[in-house]
Amino acid sequence: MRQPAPAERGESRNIVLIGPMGSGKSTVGAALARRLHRPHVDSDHFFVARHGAIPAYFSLHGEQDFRAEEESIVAELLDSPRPSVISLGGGAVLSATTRALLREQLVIMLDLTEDQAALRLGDGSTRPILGEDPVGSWRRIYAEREQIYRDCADIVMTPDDAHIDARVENIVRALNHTPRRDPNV
Ligand SMILES: Nc1ncnc2c1ncn2[C@@H]1O[C@H](COP(=O)(O)OP(=O)(O)O)[C@@H](O)[C@H]1O
Ligand SMILES: O=C(O)C1=C[C@@H](OP(=O)(O)O)[C@@H](O)[C@H](O)C1
Ligand SMILES: [Mg+2]
Repeated sequence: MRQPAPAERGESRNIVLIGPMGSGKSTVGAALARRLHRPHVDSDHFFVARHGAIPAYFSLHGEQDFRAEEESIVAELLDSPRPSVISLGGGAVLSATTRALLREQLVIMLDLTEDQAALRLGDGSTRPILGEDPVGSWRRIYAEREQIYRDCADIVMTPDDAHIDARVENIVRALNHTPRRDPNV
């Protein structure tokens, strides 16, 4: 087994992945957790385990109820007993409560280009917020949220062509260049 990455040493905060839909929060998050020997949790997976599929929930209850439930799931997950890698849904940062909690975490924004989004989102059917025009909606939502992601992030991973494992190594390198937080502060 590989030794824990140096990024792991002395970092007791959760590593939280935020960013636009398709940026790899779920996929890269799982691989990063394996790399760092940390547990991985994904707020959308918790949501689905509790409430069933997200598109069906949106149809029945609407986005507002989804956001309220998402906010409470994220709070539970951030209160994890062990430092974990936590992948959030792309809209989780819309909650001011969540943004306040993120100040205590090590937050990484994963970014991607519109071309990458077009390739990765497919017909958009698993993400009800994208509606009938997935790429057009993605572009509009990206513009609305980009600054929020940047304001929440300790590290911004700019778009690149790295596939999942290479993206993980790029994140580990970025973590190694990020100062540990002084535990006395
Ligand atoms: N760095 C990457 N290179 C290639 N494909 C990727 C990369 N990151 C994610 N993907 C693919 O893009 C799709 C969306 O990724 P996902 O992890 O669900 O994103 P998010 O959770 O941010 O919406 C998945 O099919 C995933 O395999
Ligand atoms: O950006 C959003 O508003 C959403 C993103 C999705 O997660 P991913 O960002 O993991 O695709 C999921 O939470 C839901 O469909 C809403
Ligand atoms: Mg996801």
